[in-house]
Amino acid sequence: MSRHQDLPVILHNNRRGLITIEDGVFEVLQLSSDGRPPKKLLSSAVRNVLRVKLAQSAQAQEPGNQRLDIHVLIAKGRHLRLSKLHVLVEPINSDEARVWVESTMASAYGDAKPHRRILLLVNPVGGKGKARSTVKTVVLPILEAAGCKVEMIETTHSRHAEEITKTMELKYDVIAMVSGDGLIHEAFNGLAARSDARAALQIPIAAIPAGSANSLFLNLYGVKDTFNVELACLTAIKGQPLPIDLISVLFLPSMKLRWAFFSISIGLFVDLDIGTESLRWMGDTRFLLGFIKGAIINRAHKVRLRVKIEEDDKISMARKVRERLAEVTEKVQLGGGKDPLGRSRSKVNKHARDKPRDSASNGRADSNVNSPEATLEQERAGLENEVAHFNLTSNGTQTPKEMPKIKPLEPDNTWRTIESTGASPTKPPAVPTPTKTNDWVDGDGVLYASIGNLPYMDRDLMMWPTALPGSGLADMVIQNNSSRATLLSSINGAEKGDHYFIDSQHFYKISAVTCENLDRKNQPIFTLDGEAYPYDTFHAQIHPHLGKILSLDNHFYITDFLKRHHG
Ligand SMILES: Nc1ncnc2c1ncn2[C@@H]1O[C@H](COP(=O)(O)OP(=O)(O)OP(=O)(O)O)[C@@H](O)[C@H]1O
Repeated sequence: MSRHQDLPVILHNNRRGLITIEDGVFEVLQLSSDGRPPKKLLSSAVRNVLRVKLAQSAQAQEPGNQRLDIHVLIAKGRHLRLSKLHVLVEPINSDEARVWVESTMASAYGDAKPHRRILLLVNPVGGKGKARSTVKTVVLPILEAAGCKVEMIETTHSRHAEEITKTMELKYDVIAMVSGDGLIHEAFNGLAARSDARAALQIPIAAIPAGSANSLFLNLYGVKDTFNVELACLTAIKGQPLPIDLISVLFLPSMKLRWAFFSISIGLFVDLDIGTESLRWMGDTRFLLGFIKGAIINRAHKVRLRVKIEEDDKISMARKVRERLAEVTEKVQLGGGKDPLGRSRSKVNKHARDKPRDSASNGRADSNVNSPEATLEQERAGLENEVAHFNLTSNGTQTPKEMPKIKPLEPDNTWRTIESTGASPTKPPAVPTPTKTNDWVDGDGVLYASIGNLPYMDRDLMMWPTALPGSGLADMVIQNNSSRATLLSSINGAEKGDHYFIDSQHFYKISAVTCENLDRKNQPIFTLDGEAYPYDTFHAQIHPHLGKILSLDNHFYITDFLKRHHG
């Protein structure tokens, strides 16, 4: 089938126009009567088309022109701007217009259902406290322009989002959160605590960044788009569900169960996050200040960890992930143009554009990714499917049919014990040579330990550079106590994951861990997804594909760290 669809229209200035869709690009052209080439009035990736709709008209009685409404997001720099256009369709073209509207919506939405029913939860106090105005000026106008049915609730207190998701009717296509990671954490906990948790967790969560770190959104679209609210809205409107691993955290002896969707931290990173709450006005810069303060205090943490390590050679971990990614990318032959907004075109598309048009056919684009006629979106979809299954583990990534039964873990002697008694750092500064071994030295103190299943913690820190979302394993980093100079120097390049190769940072791929707090008085809290919890003994386990989030690309952001070839 051809990808090409034209519709003759009359423009707002009464000039003749043509709306074309070709190779994933939607354009409005003004035609000239003197043989000059058409003038391009609007151009956008077809994925950014929110809605095309013929206005109701009593055409039988009133044989006039019919109005066609076009709502589209237009790329402006990194951002998308909502544009609403009205043109007229002459009666002679009205049958064609009806077919065109249908096929344009099909091209614009692919497998996604248009006019989604969205539960919109808004945290007015997250991040710099701008969620309310963002909703009014950006989020609602875009969602409404796409014809979504939105039910909005502003959270009034901590855990409000959890209460809502725990008791709501399962009637929504999407739960969208205008917040940081805190509300997302609450939503997963609310859904997972229900008696129908398995069904509830099928409703995908969409992040609309209005918090401080916005880690989930950052990990989907990268540093430059961390605060791209319009891109987030587009994701809520037509993103596809992407499975995400959840981590069960069972507290002992209370047997209370919580869930994390991306991180568990003990030690310095707790002080960094929770200790800087009063600096929310700074946005995510507060985390950097918190780290510097923590490095200067340099207090060793008292803890006993028992870790089920699946891989312990960090050099090999990095090599494997990179090689696997290179293999996947090569196979799909992306050919450039990796922009999530479709803001650039690939050479492969140029080839397709040069082919003669087939205006007789109006259907959806060909689905053959390897065909030279494949559109940019299709090429991306090809990569997406591969990367979505980009997985190096033997754990398997089957979506579970039932909720796992969470019981206390029983570590055996294959698990690694890491015990830190809190001795103050006595080591000389680490020699900056590439490490050959990642082995934990018994007797070393722990400054912090963080478990994560997505690479970025915040924009300044790619904490777990080799994390593979959806792989059924999490990455654990443990920093042993080192000199202040070593700690402070680890900030350099941390946004690119450069710290990964520092000797004093130990990285493991793990499937489970138990953690015993050896100093509850002085270490009262730890964090799950950046949210503070009383720091009791806990047992944590990774569960593949238990939750769902929305993503336009059907995979998480592929960082430069992963793209770098291993020498
Ligand atoms: N109306 C409210 N008043 C006080 N706290 C609230 C309210 N609504 C939600 N909260 C709490 O605000 C906290 C922070 O939320 P959120 O994650 O949205 O922002 P953030 O912490 O700045 O961002 P990030 O988690 O990305 O760093 C959460 O613990 C949430 O429970």
